[in-house]
Amino acid sequence: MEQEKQLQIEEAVKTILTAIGEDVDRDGLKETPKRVAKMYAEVFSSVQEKEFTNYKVFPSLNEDDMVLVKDIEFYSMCEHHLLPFFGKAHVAYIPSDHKVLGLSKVARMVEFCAKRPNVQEDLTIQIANLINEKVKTKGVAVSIEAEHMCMAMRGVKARGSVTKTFHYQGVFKEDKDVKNDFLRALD
Ligand SMILES: Nc1nc2c(ncn2[C@@H]2O[C@H](COP(=O)(O)OP(=O)(O)OP(=O)(O)O)[C@@H](O)[C@H]2O)c(=O)[nH]1
Ligand SMILES: [Zn+2]
Repeated sequence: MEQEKQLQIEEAVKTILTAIGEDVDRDGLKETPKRVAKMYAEVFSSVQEKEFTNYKVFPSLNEDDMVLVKDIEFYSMCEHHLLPFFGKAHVAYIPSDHKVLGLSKVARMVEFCAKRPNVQEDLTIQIANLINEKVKTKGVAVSIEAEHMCMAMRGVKARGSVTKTFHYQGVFKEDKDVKNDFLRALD
């Protein structure tokens, strides 16, 4: 992130701290605006970095068998409260034209989509769209299970509640058996 933008965040953090009644000059808070600016640059990096480029596609014997990368841990920030929501993403696709993605790239795609303010439903769809953008598939399925800090540490205080979201494209949407294979593989 550019220096100027970092300074803007630092000023904003100072304003918030002052507004909640804190003394921004006390020792413990002196470095905080700078740290928060650095943290936002990291956890929101995909807002500026629009294009996902770190992926590789390989030839494979696999023509139409499901590939599922399960339990991909992620951290994101809810766009309503700017508090974390985090959990696991499960991403499956069915290759087309004997082409498969490098497995780590699936996890990298989840991370990329997570690094912006978001709602869980949209994150689920963005991951599926990104897979389809980078490799030709017969279908993609994404499920996310996550806990939202905005529901746990404030407001309704529904601690431990888990939100599950699902999104299907292609054969996962059209064929119930394929969708059920995916759901069974998540158990
Ligand atoms: N659908 C969806 N809602 C979310 C997500 N993250 C947070 N929310 C919800 O966003 C809503 C915002 O509601 P508001 O009434 O505008 O805000 P609020 O007064 O802080 O709401 P409470 O959390 O109920 O106290 C809340 O119901 C949150 O639970 C998400 O990923 N998906
Ligand atoms: Zn929230």
